Amino acid sequence: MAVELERRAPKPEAQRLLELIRSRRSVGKVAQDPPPRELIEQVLEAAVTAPNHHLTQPWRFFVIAGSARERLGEAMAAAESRAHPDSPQAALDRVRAKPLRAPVIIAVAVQPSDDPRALEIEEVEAGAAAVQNMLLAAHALGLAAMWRTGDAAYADEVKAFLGLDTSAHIIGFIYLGYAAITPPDPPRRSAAELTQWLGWGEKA
Ligand SMILES: Cc1cc2nc3c(=O)[nH]c(=O)nc-3n(C[C@H](O)[C@H](O)[C@H](O)COP(=O)(O)O)c2cc1C
Repeated sequence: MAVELERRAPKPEAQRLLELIRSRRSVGKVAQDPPPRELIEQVLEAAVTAPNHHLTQPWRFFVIAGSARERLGEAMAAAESRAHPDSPQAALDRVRAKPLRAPVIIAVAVQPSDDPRALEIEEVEAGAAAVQNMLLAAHALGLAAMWRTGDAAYADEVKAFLGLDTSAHIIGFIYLGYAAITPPDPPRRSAAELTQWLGWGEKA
């Protein structure tokens, strides 16, 4: 009887968790003071609890702070210059400065497993689940976060900077810091509008 009740009852913390999920926002502007390392570690610990098929744990993380942000910017500018050889210097400078927008960036990569059962799309899906865990953990810990990609995420120069093989996927640069703005709620279609219920309510 006790087990049955426990199985049916929502967890006491459910509403707080749902409220955290609802209130998470991408925050595009953060202060330059770096968050304590313990908080970054907790964000990373949340990442590695994400679901992953065949337990391949395909995610890899790179915490980029201080002058490493400048080196990332150089790699990004090199990629931009190769892709667009006619880019004016000002455009390259803008790309080079992008990583300086936050005190800490966690680059999240997926290195697809060589396990023959593993599908590459599922490896990337697991990586995305890890990123969502990170965004929610950051939000719960009082940090602002922004998942960014752009051309740099797909550039071999940037993979090389991180020591990644070209077979790896950079699935995001998670910019982290303390919020400097309150972003507006983006418009969203409701779940009801996007969901079809098939066979719901039929007798089991
Ligand atoms: C795979 C992925 C890549 C993203 N890349 C960028 C990006 O390069 N620049 C950006 O401003 N936002 C980026 N975002 C964040 C979205 O713009 C943001 O999630 C969306 O506007 C909804 O806002 P919210 O996160 O506050 O709900 C990315 C999100 C995802 C899932």
